[in-house]
Amino acid sequence: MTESTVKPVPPVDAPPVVVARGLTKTYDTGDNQVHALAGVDVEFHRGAFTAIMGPSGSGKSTLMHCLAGLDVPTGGTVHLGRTEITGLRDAELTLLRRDRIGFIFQSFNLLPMLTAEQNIMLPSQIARRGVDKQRFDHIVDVVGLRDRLSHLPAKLSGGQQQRVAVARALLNAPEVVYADEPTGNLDSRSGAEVLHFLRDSARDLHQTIVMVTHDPVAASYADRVVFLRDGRLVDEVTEPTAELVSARLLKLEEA
Ligand SMILES: Nc1ncnc2c1ncn2[C@@H]1O[C@H](COP(=O)(O)OP(=O)(O)OP(=O)(O)O)[C@@H](O)[C@H]1O
Repeated sequence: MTESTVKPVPPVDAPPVVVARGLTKTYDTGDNQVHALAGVDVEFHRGAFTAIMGPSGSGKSTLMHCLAGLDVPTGGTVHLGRTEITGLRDAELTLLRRDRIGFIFQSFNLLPMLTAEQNIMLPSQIARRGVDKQRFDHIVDVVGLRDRLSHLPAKLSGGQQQRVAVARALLNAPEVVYADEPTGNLDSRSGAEVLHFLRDSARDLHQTIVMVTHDPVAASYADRVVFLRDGRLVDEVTEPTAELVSARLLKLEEA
């Protein structure tokens, strides 16, 4: 895939893939209550690459965890497609995360005793799901791992390990991929590569991606940046540049 690839337009009237309404998360710390999320309404459309930003403690991780069914909100709803995930039991959530969501973490989370190929295939094998060989080949080529498939993670650079994690997250064409600081452990060149793959997979494969990041340069790869402060969505930028994102962030940190 190249920069010049024309972005096929997903149907504009399609309902959003993920919808959160009135999302709250309150922690009782004994003496007082922390409102990590204080009423968040947000939606994410198919093929959109969205970055979530905000000052430290603004609720970014809490929001992502509630959207992904990794944490249970105190109030409000989250829908993934037609499924209301708030209200599902633990076992149902486990299956939903396995079958319908892709995850990319800062620390790669690869199994050290498995090769790159085995790591990429693992979620499909656990789910006893057949692997689409054509999609596997396409994704492996896109992330440039063809000649590294038989390597163990220890023999790969950080950037290559994260590319394995990206391929693993994309293989099953999940309805949404959540990326938590995916470039936090990478040098800027490897980080840029991973961000290019994420952007291309949104544009070319209509993959919906939601990424938490502290880095305005990383956020500038997204189509849209939403900003949190004190558990509320307070700002939004489309077609972001790193400069614009930095300026908005600074404004929020000063406020
Ligand atoms: N288990 C918990 N118990 C009490 N308070 C919590 C807990 N988890 C998070 N918080 C509080 O909720 C608020 C939001 O935290 P969260 O980690 O979502 O913010 P963040 O924007 O991801 O922060 P950072 O950028 O520093 O990672 C913070 O005030 C945090 O201290």
